[in-house]
Amino acid sequence: MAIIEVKNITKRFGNKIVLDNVSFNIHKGDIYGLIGPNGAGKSTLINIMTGVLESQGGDIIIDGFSIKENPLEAKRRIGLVPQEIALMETVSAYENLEFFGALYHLKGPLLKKRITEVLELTGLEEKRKEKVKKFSGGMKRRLNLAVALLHYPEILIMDEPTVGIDPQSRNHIFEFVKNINKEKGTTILYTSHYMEEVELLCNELFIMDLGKEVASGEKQMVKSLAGGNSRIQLKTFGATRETEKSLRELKGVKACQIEEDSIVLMIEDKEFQLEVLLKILEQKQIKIKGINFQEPSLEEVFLSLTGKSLRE
Ligand SMILES: Nc1ncnc2c1ncn2[C@@H]1O[C@H](COP(=O)(O)OP(=O)(O)OP(=O)(O)O)[C@@H](O)[C@H]1O
Repeated sequence: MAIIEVKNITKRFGNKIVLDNVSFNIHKGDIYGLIGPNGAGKSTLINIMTGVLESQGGDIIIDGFSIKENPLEAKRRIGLVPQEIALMETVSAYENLEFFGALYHLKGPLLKKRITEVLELTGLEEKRKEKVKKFSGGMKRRLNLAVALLHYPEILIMDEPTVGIDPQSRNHIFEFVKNINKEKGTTILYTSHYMEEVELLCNELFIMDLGKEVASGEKQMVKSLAGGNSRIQLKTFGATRETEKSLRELKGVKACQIEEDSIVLMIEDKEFQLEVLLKILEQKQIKIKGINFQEPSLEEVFLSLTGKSLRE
């Protein structure tokens, strides 16, 4: 069942079209990746989804409630972890949670219980009395996440949650996303321009560029759109520049590189013949110790569909 239905969303700033007829469905329990380079329109779409901005066309239905017609019911189901950290610096983590809890109309023992739970979920129990200004960027992000969880949202929207944080906090956020999804069944919408994160976490995705859909659907299916290219790594010893040159000339080989103890080939699946490669290596008396096929990364998928790299 779709818990979020994005229906034909169009958004213009002045005469610039920032979202052009964007549609997709997120199902209950998904970890859904919304990806695209800077300026693709991800934050604008999230702002429309959370009622901060209005779209000119289309609607977003959250658990059956339209963000246009029934914004309170729609927003009640969402916890947002914004890209910009929104916390009070001069008071403690606990006091921040009390303040934001009150905004969700939580009070008394219930608020206390929720604060204890979200501090535990984000690994900040020991830091609860510390002032936020003393927190690292990663800890601030985790506290931002704790705030978003106070009202037990069914849907958690995370806008670039790992930008500018240390590896430890990043891992913590990854583990947290996986756990809350598995144990509480929370649906997650995760936006990022870091492909490896989306690759690791998400089962479904929507790739966008310049306000438009590039590809969407189940991760493996999206990957298969990369034009049937794969990467082969052969563990060998003794390959030379001359070997590299002759392998490059083989049918279906798009690129070849000799590394210290391996040969790496980018191949076009349809054209490439493994037997021919093996024969050549045998003739050259190059022994193969291992062979490893890898599917294309999402980075390569984006490149093959748009001709552009995702990185700035
Ligand atoms: N308030 C605004 N007025 C005018 N243009 C805007 C406004 N907000 C965003 N834009 C433009 O809309 C486009 C999409 O921006 P948006 O922030 O949604 O992209 P993004 O995919 O979230 O990128 P990033 O990862 O950098 O946040 C950009 O070209 C941006 O300059």
